[in-house]
Amino acid sequence: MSSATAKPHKGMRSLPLRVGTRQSPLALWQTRHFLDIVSRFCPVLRGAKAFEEHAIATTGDRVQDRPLADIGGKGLFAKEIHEALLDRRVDFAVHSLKDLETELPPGIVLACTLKREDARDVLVVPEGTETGDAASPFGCFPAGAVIGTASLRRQAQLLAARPDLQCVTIRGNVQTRLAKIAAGEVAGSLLALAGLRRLGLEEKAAVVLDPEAMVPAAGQGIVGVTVREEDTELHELLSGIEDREAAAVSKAERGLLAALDGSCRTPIGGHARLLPDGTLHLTGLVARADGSFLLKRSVRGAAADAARIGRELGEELRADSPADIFG
Ligand SMILES: NCc1[nH]cc(CCC(=O)O)c1CC(=O)O
Repeated sequence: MSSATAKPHKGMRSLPLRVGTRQSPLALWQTRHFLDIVSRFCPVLRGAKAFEEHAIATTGDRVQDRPLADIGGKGLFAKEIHEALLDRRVDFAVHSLKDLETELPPGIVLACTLKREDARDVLVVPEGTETGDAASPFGCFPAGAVIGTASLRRQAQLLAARPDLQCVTIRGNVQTRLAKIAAGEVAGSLLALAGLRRLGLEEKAAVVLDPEAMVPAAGQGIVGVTVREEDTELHELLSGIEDREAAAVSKAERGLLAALDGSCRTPIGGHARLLPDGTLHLTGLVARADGSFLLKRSVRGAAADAARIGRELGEELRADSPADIFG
């Protein structure tokens, strides 16, 4: 991207701009990656004094012993960051899009999405475990093996394929979870490839799962940046680094999620991609956490209609699911 296309920012507020982020190593990596992109785009924002990082502990970070669904509510990884934004303690905030609720608090908007890292989930197993291939990725586990995951979406899809397996909650940041797997606390776990890759830990992935067989979370692998709605200056600047493909696929996936309007206990998956001819392909999934019900459907349409395609598929899946799924 040429810096000549960046808007001049002579009259802009005083620096540093304060960026809100979670404290995990992955969140900090993503925040620095984003700041690197902005400063390359906007020459005024080069140099050590342009930004100030505000690492904020969120409810999702603090409560480590329970599945997120048991804490209740959505947006557990963003609440305190939204508050900092609305209180003007930070000017903008960097999120993993998949942890960002579809309906943001009044006054906060999603200003841009960055180019997607791989959206797929991977299987991680303790060293020495023989794994199968991508065609039967869970074939390596003996009957009754214990798999650690805190994600009902991953649990539901795993149990639908292998009802004999047991799922237990493992939480914590990526490194914590890898340590628990290495220690043999569980026979295996499922993680986002994006997180591993960003942390330089891709070699921990034993098998990369086909996104049609293990449908990823809406927004997985995409970094999103929020600002105050009234801050049109910053919003405009950030729009300049929007990745158009990420914007289209995230609109489809988040449209799907919004229309499904599941509770935090509803396993939901959404994965969109642009096909070589430019059309958008979206797969949506709704399931019961124990894997006893699983509905998956795919649609195609114009990328310009991404949000509508997502909403319509979400409404369709909802209409065709038993009522208890959304209870
Ligand atoms: N829920 C935690 C979380 N939020 C974002 C990522 C990975 C990075 C991404 O999806 O962009 C992860 C870790 C994981 O699910 O393995």
